[in-house]
Amino acid sequence: MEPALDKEKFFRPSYIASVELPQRTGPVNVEDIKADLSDEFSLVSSSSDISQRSSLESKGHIQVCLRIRPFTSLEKENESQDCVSLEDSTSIILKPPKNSLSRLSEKTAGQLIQKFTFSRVFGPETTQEEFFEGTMKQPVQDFLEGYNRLVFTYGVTNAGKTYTFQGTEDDVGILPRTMDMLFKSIQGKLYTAMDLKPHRCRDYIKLTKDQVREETSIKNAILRLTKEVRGVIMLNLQSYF
Ligand SMILES: Nc1ncnc2c1ncn2[C@@H]1O[C@H](COP(=O)(O)OP(=O)(O)OP(=O)(O)O)[C@@H](O)[C@H]1O
Repeated sequence: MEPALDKEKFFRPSYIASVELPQRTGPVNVEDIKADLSDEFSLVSSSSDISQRSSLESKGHIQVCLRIRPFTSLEKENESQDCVSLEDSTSIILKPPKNSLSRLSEKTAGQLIQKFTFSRVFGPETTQEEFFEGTMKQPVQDFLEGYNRLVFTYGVTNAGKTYTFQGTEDDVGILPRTMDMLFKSIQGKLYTAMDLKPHRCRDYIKLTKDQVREETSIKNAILRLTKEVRGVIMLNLQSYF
């Protein structure tokens, strides 16, 4: 049986390798850099023909989602104030706390009200499942099709990063849900023969029968050696008592 490596399907695009660096002709101002980068990114998308299958391509290379957590019981007891209000599914309004308003002029207080826009905003009532469906499911699907995806949480202490990533035993977060999706997707597709060997960092080679025998005897020799070494350590430990 041939190894199930379909190079085209499992192509992971390398953005760095595929972009030709432009020659620098003189001083560059920030606006030029912005223009250059957007040019390069559109060049990468069209040259690697990945646009139609990737969720991120249609929405931009980076997605920033905001999750607003509910107040904890302690915060409720302390009558914490709600300073964030959801405007729609992509934006929020941030207001200064009420007790700070008395110290501010009307004009300054007005200036402190700010609007922020994200790829998507998830309100305090969002369940772990809804959050996973709305943020992670597509990137995990993309990963299974051979694309690299990076996901991280960012926020001040107590913002809810651990809850979102790890979750609780009763209501798990995006990491266990991702693992579950990955393992379910490989069920029944495992290659059980022991004749593949990692080669360089992300390739592998199929061994001939002789090579399989050679590998097995090397592994057995290493196993014997570790057992002997463990025996020596045990003896040394015993000699201290
Ligand atoms: N979506 C949520 N629903 C209910 N409770 C939440 C939610 N998000 C966070 N919490 C609760 O808020 C508190 C702070 O969350 P968490 O510990 O995840 O914050 P954190 O950002 O990881 O903090 P730190 O950076 O200090 O580790 C915890 O008590 C957690 O259970």
